[in-house]
Amino acid sequence: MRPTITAFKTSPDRGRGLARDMAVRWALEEVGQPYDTRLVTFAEMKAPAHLALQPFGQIPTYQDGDLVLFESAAIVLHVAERHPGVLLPVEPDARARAIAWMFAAVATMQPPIVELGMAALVERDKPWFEARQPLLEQAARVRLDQLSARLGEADWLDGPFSAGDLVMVTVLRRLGASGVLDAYPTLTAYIARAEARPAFQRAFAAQRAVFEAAAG
Ligand SMILES: N[C@@H](CCC(=O)N[C@@H](CSCc1ccc([N+](=O)[O-])cc1)C(=O)NCC(=O)O)C(=O)O
Repeated sequence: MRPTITAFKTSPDRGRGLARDMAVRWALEEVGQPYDTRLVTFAEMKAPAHLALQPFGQIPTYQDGDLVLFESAAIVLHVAERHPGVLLPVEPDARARAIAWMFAAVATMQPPIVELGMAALVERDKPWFEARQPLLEQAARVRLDQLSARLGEADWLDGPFSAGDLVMVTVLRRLGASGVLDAYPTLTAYIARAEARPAFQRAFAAQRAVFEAAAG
């Protein structure tokens, strides 16, 4: 039985792999788990059938038999646990550290990055936009400085590539169009290393194919 994920029928990211189904697709590709995708419209996400799967009316979800999961990083963790030693080390301490980096990605790095991106998307016409933007950028730069310093010359955050790197890179990629990462060659190279992975490439192509099919 192949798991089924949900993704945008027409993604606002226009095939750039920024929506969070990308993390799930990538994890499934890294462990070699084929999957099916159910595409949903914005309206369908808010309908009872989808809310039963994802109480916040969002994508992605993951279904495998009777198991229904939401929250992309939790799905990545589940996929990693189902395939020991691929996205999470088997050694308990190393595994715990890799999971800590997953939390750091969603709880420490993602908030200022999403805040910056969302403001640019929905607050541009607000009187406070110009004054607030530098504050939001600075909040993101504090974390980017710290992450860049910690990564240093290493390929990945803690030993081999892990689910921590996968989630972290999907968070950092949200900065793509902002230009903020231009000042962070260490992080830019880190993202490029991850994007060069065949599993990333397959996942990216799969979500992009949805956009291209919808674009006609
Ligand atoms: N914490 C949840 C958050 C899920 C989430 O934000 N889902 C978004 C899509 S990924 C977030 C996203 C959206 C758009 C872009 N983009 O670049 O256009 C990037 C990322 C969604 O369903 N939004 C519809 C809604 O809330 O009604 C998770 O990680 O699974």
